[in-house]
Amino acid sequence: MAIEFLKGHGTQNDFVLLPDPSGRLDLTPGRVAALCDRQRGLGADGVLRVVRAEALGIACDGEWFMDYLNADGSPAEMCGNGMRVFARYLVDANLVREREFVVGSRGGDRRVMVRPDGAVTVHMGPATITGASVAIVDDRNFSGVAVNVGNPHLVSIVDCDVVELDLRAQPRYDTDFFPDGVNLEFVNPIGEGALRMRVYERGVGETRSCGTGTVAAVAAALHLAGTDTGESTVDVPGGQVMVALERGEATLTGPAEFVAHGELYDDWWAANG
Ligand SMILES: N[C@@H](CCC[C@H](N)C(=O)O)C(=O)O
Repeated sequence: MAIEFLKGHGTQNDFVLLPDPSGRLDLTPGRVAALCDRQRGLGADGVLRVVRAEALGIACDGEWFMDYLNADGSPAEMCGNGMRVFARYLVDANLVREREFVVGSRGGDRRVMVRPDGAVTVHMGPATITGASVAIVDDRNFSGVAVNVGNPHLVSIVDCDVVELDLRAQPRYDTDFFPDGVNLEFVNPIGEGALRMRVYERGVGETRSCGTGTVAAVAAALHLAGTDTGESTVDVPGGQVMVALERGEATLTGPAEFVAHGELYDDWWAANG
C-alpha cells in the first residue's frame, strides 16, 4: 500500500501532510519523529494527518479534522500555520466545495477562508491571558505574559534584539505553571502595529514561524497596552503574517505553500514502525 505525502509550509513552518481520509494509517510517535527528521526522513516541524472527523469519531461542524503532531511525535491542540496549509490542501485537492469552511482540531473547530491568491485566514478563537511567568535563556530572565490560544504560550517582550538570543537549547520555564509544556515567544515591537518574533516551540525546538505564537504575541502586546482589540503584522524568520484581535477573538492571515508531492516507500514505513 503506497502512502501518499505532500510537503508544505506556512512562513517556513514546514509540514508533512498525510492524506488519510478513513483514518487507516498507523501513525505512531516513532513514525512521526522519523518523517520529521531532516536526515533520515523527509524533514519537517510537524505532521498534518488529513482525516475525516467521522473516521475518528470526533464531533465537529466540518467534515475534516487536522490531526497535528509535533516533530517529536507529541500531539498538540492547535497549529495556526498548519491550519492554513491544511485548508489550502483541501481546496486544491477538491476535498471541499467552498473556499470558506470549518476544520476540526484538538483545540476545537476553526473557520478558515482560502483567498484567491492562496493566502488563508483562520479564525483562531479566543486568545486568553492566563497570567505571568518567566522564561530563562542563557541565565537571563525574561518576564512574560501567559496566553492560551488552544495551546499554551509564554510571550516575552524583550529589551535586546531577538536576533541576539541563543535558542539552540530549550529555554527554562516554570514547569509548575506549565505542566504540559509551553511554546516560548520572544518579541520586539518594531513600529506601530508591527512586531518581530522568534519562537521556541514545544515538541520541536526553534522554528521559523508559529501561527498560534504570533496570535499570542499580539494578544500579549495589546494586553500590556491595556486592550484586547487591535491588529499587527508579525515578522518571523520565515516571513510575515497578519493578526487581528477583536475583544480577544483572533484571526490569523498568511501564506500557505506546497513544495512536493510523492509516495513513501513501504520498506521505510515498515522499518520505522
Ligand atoms: N507551529 C504551530 C504550533 C504547533 C504546536 C506547538 N508546537 C505546541 O506544541 O503547542 C503554529 O503554527 O501554531
